[in-house]
Amino acid sequence: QTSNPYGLPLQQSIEDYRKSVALDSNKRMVLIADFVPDVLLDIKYAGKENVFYTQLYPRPIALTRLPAAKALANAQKEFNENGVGLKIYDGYRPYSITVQMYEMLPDTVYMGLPWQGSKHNRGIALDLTLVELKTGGELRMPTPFDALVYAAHPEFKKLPEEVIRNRELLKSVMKKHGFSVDPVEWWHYNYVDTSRTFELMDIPIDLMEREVLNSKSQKKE
Ligand SMILES: C[C@@H](N)C(=O)N[C@H](C)C(=O)O
Ligand SMILES: [Zn+2]
Repeated sequence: QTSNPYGLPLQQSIEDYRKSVALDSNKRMVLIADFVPDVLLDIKYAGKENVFYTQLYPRPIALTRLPAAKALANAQKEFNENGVGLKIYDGYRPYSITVQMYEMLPDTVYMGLPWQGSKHNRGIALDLTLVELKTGGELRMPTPFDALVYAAHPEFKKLPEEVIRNRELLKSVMKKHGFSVDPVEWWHYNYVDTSRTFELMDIPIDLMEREVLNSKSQKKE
């Protein structure tokens, strides 16, 4: 582990990551799509259509820690029983991307703070919404993703009934399966695990994807 200007401990190499996984296999990073059947991916930071008007990832990659992926699979099962499914906007996000985001948009309410790090950097935060199973169309939610407004708060009430119903379905099923909603962003969920600390990581997302794919193919051999 190495430090950054804020003195935060960061995992910056695959070797450091491998060491922590060797000590606790629940820290393994996985592809969300490998665990959550029929999940849709719309990784906003892999293109320019996002709040920063900037492409931050080389391609759409959605990764999270193993227990978060398993919990999300359980949530997906219950959503599917209600005729809806999950669409993922973001998962693991390297620490230096959080720093870059804050430099572009220095907002202390809605942005991950470089001096704290984000749960996305720990691989346990997910940005997501719901889609109709039949059409794949997004359910009406209070705001678009990354709208930095009061209406994005998950308790905001001045909304059409249908929108509240959709948001509350998302909240209740996610909570039941081990996630807590961010206090200011209806789309942001943290996987809650009080038994271990998931380290902050600054490993490029494509490098992490390669690691995940390599360990998958080694398991098959
Ligand atoms: C940038 C936004 N999508 C986000 O994820 N904000 C939270 C607070 C975070 O960075 O952890
Ligand atoms: Zn988020």
